[in-house]
Amino acid sequence: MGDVEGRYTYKQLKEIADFLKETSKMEPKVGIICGSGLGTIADALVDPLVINYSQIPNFPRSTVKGHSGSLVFGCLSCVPVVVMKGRFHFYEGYPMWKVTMPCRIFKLLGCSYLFVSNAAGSINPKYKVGDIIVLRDHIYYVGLSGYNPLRGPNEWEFGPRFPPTSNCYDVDLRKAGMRIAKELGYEDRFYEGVYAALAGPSYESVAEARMLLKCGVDSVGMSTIPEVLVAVHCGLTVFGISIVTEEGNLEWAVTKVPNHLEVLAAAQAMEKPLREFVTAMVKFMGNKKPCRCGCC
Ligand SMILES: O=P(O)(O)O[C@@H]1C[C@H](O)[C@@H](CO)O1
Ligand SMILES: Nc1nc2[nH]cnc2c(=O)[nH]1
Repeated sequence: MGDVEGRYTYKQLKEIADFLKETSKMEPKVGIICGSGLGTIADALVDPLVINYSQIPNFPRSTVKGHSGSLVFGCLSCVPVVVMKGRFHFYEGYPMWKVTMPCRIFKLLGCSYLFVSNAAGSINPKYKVGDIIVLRDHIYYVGLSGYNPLRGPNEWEFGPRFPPTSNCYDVDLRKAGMRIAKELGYEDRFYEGVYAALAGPSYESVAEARMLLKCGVDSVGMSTIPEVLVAVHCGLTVFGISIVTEEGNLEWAVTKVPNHLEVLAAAQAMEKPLREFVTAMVKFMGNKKPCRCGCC
């Protein structure tokens, strides 16, 4: 599969993290990955420091419109964060270890949390453009066909050989997310659901969309799950959302098909609610005790 050779060593990842620590002089608590068109999340940061991917030794480059290609360090609700404006996708030609390396960098920078977002198509007909799905679980079709980012020799510095994935999306954070959405007055557009990742770059066919619906999928995209698996492997606590930017085609007699410019426009239209929501969630993460036993 050619997806294991040339992987970053622990030493190389540490060098990248050390460079970022030295440049930013910050120890972020939350790493945020912006989905397509969602990079404006970084505009909410206080005292932002922008580091372009091209300035970072050994860092991949963004190639997709709507993913500008920089890390932004700063504070949100007085919590130090690092925002990744521009994720890497498998369909760009990157191997999974490159797609997911930023999560290991987040860990080495000192983050406890990963907040991951994506632009997605809805599969569940209940969900409309502008709805936000808090991820409860996922189906990783790309991984089921062998492209798991953890394939290859295990990196014991980061985590175990066989990590469980029954609780990838932290239950306390999911509950907090739904509560915060309500407090902000957005309860009519927030739901919990299951995200599926296909390899892309082609959007799903009608038959594939119908299969996904039968499998219990609510939203579909081309990212996120590999990052989540690597984050869970190295002990980050994960919160994820899909922003519905397209409504899935479940009937063959359709005239409207997905297109990336529409995805970006729909994502941009969500700027205000998303910014408010991310700010409140990060505040919650900043105040949360690092405890997962249910006592707090
Ligand atoms: O990076 P995300 O998953 O948010 O972007 C989605 C998947 C493709 O990159 C693109 C298709 O329009 O949007
Ligand atoms: N697979 C897929 N990815 C998306 N990303 C944004 N919208 C979509 C979509 O409709 N389908």
